[in-house]
Amino acid sequence: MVRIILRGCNGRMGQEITRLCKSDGEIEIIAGTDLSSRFENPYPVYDSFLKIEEKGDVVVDFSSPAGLKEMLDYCISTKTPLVLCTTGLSEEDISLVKKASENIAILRSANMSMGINTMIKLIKEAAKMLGESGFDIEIVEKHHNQKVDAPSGTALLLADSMNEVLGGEYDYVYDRSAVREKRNEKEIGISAVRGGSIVGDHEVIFAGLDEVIEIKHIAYSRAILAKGAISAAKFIKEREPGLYNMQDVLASN
Ligand SMILES: NC(=O)C1=CN([C@@H]2O[C@H](COP(=O)(O)OP(=O)(O)OC[C@H]3O[C@@H](n4cnc5c(N)ncnc54)[C@H](OP(=O)(O)O)[C@@H]3O)[C@@H](O)[C@H]2O)C=CC1
Ligand SMILES: O=C(O)C1=N[C@H](C(=O)O)C[C@H](O)C1
Repeated sequence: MVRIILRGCNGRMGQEITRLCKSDGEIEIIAGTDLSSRFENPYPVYDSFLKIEEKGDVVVDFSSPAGLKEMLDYCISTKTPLVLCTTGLSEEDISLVKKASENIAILRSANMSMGINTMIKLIKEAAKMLGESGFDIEIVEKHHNQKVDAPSGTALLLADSMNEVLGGEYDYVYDRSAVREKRNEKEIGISAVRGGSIVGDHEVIFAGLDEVIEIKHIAYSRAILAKGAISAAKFIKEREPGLYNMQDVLASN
């Protein structure tokens, strides 16, 4: 049994995880934290980590970058591994996470779905072949109108994974309206669309001379993301300190 503390338990993802955990005999939410109290939950909910009385096996976080340090301090002082799913982290936040992972196991991923994590392998392979052959790379992501960060963490994850196999030589261009020059061949354009209830679409476009390859993932529900987070919590429970990602979870199955 994995006993989790769920940060952001009253959000869209927090409630999806709460729903799925009810029918999973291997995982139990023992406490949640949230700024709002808009839902009744079968576990106590606190507005701060400082008030949590229970000791959990893993903290799962789907909330906001605000208060990240308080959560990391809690995880370090209680030696609790962390599954960090929140996106929109700053460079400074990411440094804090790396530092904390010297003391505890942290699994950080901007996308917990099996589909996106499989797509990462495909686009790395494609980028190696097509990037070197002069194909331009663009990413288009679409999300619901309540999302606060742009571009999505997943779009950045996709860009980083391709850039890694391309020797880290590519710059990211987010807003072409500010640029009055032709596109550079060593850039990845990233465009964000926001509207309605779109759960999350990510498309990588490899555009060459007279031919285009598009690799696209569409999330039709948040269940795919919640399931991945639950698998990640089970995976991270007994791990040594360090930084892990969803590729590690997939490789362990
Ligand atoms: N890695 C992945 O696969 C995925 C990541 N995400 C990311 O997870 C995050 C949450 O997404 P989503 O559930 O849609 O967002 P929501 O806004 O629906 O939920 C976030 C919840 O966290 C609460 N919250 C905000 N700050 C804190 C804090 N400091 N401590 C405790 N609770 C807090 C919010 O309260 P209030 O509303 O009162 O502010 C809200 O209830 C986003 O960063 C999103 O990008 C989302 C889906 C998948
Ligand atoms: O905020 C969301 O909803 C999502 N956020 C993640 C991201 O920023 O990539 C993952 C998913 O696409 C949904």
